[in-house]
Amino acid sequence: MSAFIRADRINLDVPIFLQREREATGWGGMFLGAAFDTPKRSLIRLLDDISFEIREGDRLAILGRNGAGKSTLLRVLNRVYQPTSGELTVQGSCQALLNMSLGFSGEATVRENIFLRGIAMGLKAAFLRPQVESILEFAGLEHKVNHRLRTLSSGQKMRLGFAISTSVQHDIMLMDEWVGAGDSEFMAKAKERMQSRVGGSKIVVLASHSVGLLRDMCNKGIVLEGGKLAYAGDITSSLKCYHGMMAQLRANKVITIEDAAPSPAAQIYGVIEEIRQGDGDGLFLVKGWMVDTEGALPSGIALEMDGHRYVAHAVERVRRPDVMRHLGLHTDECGFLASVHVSGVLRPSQLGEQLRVLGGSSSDHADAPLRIAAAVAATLRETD
Ligand SMILES: Nc1ncnc2c1ncn2[C@@H]1O[C@H](COP(=O)(O)OP(=O)(O)OP(=O)(O)O)[C@@H](O)[C@H]1O
Repeated sequence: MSAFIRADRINLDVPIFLQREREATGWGGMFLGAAFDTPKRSLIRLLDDISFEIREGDRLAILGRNGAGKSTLLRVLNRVYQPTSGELTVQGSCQALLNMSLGFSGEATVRENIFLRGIAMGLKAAFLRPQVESILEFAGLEHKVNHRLRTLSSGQKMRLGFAISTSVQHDIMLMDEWVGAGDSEFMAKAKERMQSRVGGSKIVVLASHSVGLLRDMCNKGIVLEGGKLAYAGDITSSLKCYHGMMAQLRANKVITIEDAAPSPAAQIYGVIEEIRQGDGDGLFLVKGWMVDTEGALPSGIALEMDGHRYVAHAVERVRRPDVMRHLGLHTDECGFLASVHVSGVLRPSQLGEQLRVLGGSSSDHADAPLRIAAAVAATLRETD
């Protein structure tokens, strides 16, 4: 069965209770106000007329500033909130990494909480029983199995929540901002498991402010503003829209939904995946991919080192169907292999970790810094 999510004109209204502004300054007046002045109930709209569709294979980024409605939308997709109106169809089993303490009870033991949380996630006790040991082992809490949950540290509770939530592979994965309360050893384990779960999911929906993470992981995006859908499209144009909105905010402008459409200036981005020595002194081969936000294919590369600029004398196009699929491009010719001569330098490590690789429409106009992959950065850091 294929997985998909379809939201059709979803609205979400929630009740809020507001207390009248109190004027009393004496303790007697305050006491009476607090005791008899009942709060006024009203409804506010948290999500307003949201429509989008996500199909199998999609990785959707939810973008927007603080309070835009990202977590609320994830909760609606996870059925924590029922939309007030509109129609939501979610086909496929859902795994939500939203609230790590969902279903936990402080008075119950760690073992009991595995069942409580698992059942809150819709898993059966018979399924959970054989999983208990591996969940405890992953969380590093074997020695706490019969302790009450409230005696655990907040990091330990987070580890337990994460271990239970990710113990099963689901079709759809909903994730809020990366939960980072563990120590470095646990975070390394957690990252590995997350990558495997994301890889095994048919659909991933991720709300985050981490642009690099979203760009690397997602192929589609939606931008929310004030609970409304400001933009929906591929990840490139969605990020552009988001950056445009943030720039307006920094300039103290009031954002309207109409303003949120991406600005016409194209931006170039890409990744450097390899830098190796070529045949000849000072010749380097630089491999990677780059695109611009208008979907055009830039073809210029330059290296910048110690204030000097070394322009690529040849840039060969390389087919990259993986990047095309990931970013939803119309062509796969976004990869490149550039030859650059840097006089007096023999090995990549001598280029140094301050090296910047710049992309542009032509090598003479290359001024957009491209991201250097971790493995390449490590090579540049190597000492001879
Ligand atoms: N249960 C609720 N009752 C009243 N208001 C709420 C409720 N839940 C969320 N809100 C409000 O809805 C708005 C959107 O909140 P939400 O948590 O979805 O934002 P967000 O985009 O995830 O923000 P952030 O980037 O800060 O995490 C906020 O103004 C928040 O105060």
